Amino acid sequence: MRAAVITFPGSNCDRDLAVAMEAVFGRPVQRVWHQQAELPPLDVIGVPGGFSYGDYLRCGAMAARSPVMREVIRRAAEGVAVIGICNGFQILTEAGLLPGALVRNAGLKFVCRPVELEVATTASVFTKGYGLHERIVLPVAHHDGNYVIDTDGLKRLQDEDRVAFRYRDNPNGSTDDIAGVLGGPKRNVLGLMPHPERAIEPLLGGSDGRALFQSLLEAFG
Ligand SMILES: NC(=O)CC[C@H](N)C(=O)O
Repeated sequence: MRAAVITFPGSNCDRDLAVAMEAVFGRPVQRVWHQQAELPPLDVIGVPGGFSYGDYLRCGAMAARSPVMREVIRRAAEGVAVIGICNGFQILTEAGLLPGALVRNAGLKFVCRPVELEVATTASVFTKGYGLHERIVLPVAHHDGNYVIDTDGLKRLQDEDRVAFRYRDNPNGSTDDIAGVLGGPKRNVLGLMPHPERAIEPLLGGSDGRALFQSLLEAFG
């Protein structure tokens, strides 16, 4: 297992993500500054949460133009697993790696609490360790988590079984209760607003995020 986590100016979940990956993968995780234009051989790339560039312009818009993202886009096209969490999800949509966009929460408030999710597909390297329709609890912490997509795009996601997670009690107004979506040529790109890296052991308040990292470990060894 060769994994890296990227840090942008304003990332604040990068260390959490690296710590979670290291705990489950049992291997050191490379830390990559966003100005790095090339990456070593990798199986998994983590695009972490936070407030890259202060969320100015639009969340993730400037980070999506960082030098490292050209390389992330290339690797995603080759089938490397790319996971974007929260601000990372916003960055992946802004980079065109995932369809749709994350806009201001319907309630116009920052939402920070555990939410119940349903695993909507197990057909991916990220979700195969869960049961189909399994209910899990992960924390969310965002003000721009409202997933929007046009009707044709939504139909494509549904027809291609690319909704990864749905909210049970939608906290932000997301279309079709979508909390996470899959993309990439091999369903190898995942973006999700909830934070699996903040739920990998009971001491953190829950361990339902662990199976996601475990799934990756089983896929890449
Ligand atoms: N925790 C995060 O990654 C926050 C994401 C984003 N900056 C928002 O508030 O919508």
